Amino acid sequence: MLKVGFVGWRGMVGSVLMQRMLEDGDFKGIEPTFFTTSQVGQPSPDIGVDVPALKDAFDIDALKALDVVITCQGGDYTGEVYQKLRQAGWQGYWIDAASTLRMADEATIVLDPVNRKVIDAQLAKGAKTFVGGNCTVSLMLMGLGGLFEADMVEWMTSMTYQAASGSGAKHMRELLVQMGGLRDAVAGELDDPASAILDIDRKVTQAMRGGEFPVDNFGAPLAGSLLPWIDTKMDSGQSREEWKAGVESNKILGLQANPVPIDGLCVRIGAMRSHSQAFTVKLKRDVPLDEIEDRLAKHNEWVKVIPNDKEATIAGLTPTAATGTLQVPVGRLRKLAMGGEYLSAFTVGDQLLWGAAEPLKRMLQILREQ
Ligand SMILES: NC(=O)C1=CN([C@@H]2O[C@H](COP(=O)(O)OP(=O)(O)OC[C@H]3O[C@@H](n4cnc5c(N)ncnc54)[C@H](OP(=O)(O)O)[C@@H]3O)[C@@H](O)[C@H]2O)C=CC1
Ligand SMILES: N[C@@H](CC(=O)OP(=O)(O)O)C(=O)O
Repeated sequence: MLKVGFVGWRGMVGSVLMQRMLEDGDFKGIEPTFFTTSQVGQPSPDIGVDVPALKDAFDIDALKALDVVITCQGGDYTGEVYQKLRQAGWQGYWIDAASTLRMADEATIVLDPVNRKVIDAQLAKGAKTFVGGNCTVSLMLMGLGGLFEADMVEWMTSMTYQAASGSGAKHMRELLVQMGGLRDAVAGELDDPASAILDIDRKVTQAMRGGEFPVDNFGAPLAGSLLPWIDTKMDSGQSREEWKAGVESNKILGLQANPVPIDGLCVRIGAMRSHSQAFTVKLKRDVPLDEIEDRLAKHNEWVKVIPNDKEATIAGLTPTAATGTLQVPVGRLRKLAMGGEYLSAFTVGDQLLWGAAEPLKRMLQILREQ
């Protein structure tokens, strides 16, 4: 029976992983141990079978006893522990949600509906380090996998609309407090149908710009606004989030020797936990739209092609529709005015499911099938 250690299981990504594993009965047939950086000795979570109390996530000897470590604890933890564990001679499988190791040669980025062949080839070569992709990257490839599988993409832009959850739990809370603050600033006017909308707008703007507005986490108002920068600046002028689109996508697809250019702008918006993205795809040839829709729909069981009409789009192609589901809707599919080789597309997906926890959960299943 595989001995599997879970680190970061009570955080936001880890909780979604736990929930999905419980739903699918994934704890049966493994020997789980739970770790913590702050609550050593406290009870482990209830997973329906007896498990020892929480162990110290920095205890290299305890980690060395495991066949698999799954961590959703974050990049600082990975940076602190991974090399020490390998240097101590540990040969087990490391499955990680954090970005720290993604671009390392020894790491494979996992998204098995898209790159099962790459994963299998890496396992056959003895690879032991598997990392989930950036959420926008994973969701983009789940939605557009059919185009890449058919080698149709010459280049692509990705313009994102990323939810607050991508920054963490505190940011989700701050977004809601900001929303409440804006509403409260004009509560009286909203109760009065005769009040002037421009007065409401002025007061809301004043509230956003005022010193009292809660911006400790985002650094600026997000409610009623947006933030066109995510993560740090690269020398290229890209934000790190934008850089990941190109490098991670090509690594996932195994195209590093001959990469497809993928670039765009990443923007934080006031959605809760589903990321959206708009694409301009330059196709290698003028492929009919019905063939494109067919290839997208057949690529994996979670992608859902949404017809390009208003009713279907606002019902099915929104964060509200996608949140909490494994479905990745893709729509707004049409040829752009630039010509038959230019395709527009829009996808949405829950960034904590396919964007974070689900690829890790499935990687553990792949190891169990070995
Ligand atoms: N958020 C996201 O969208 C994505 C995140 N990731 C990666 O996953 C990592 C973890 O992200 P995320 O899950 O958002 O991080 P969280 O901040 O929710 O959790 C991280 C850790 O914080 C500790 N913690 C302290 N107080 C609490 C509390 N009140 N409730 C729960 N946990 C608490 C826990 O560790 P302990 O039990 O040891 O105290 C927990 O494992 C990120 O750093 C990133 O590397 C990857 C993809 C997407
Ligand atoms: N940076 C992403 C979240 C994420 O997945 O990040 P990372 O690439 O560090 O796992 C966001 O803010 O939405």
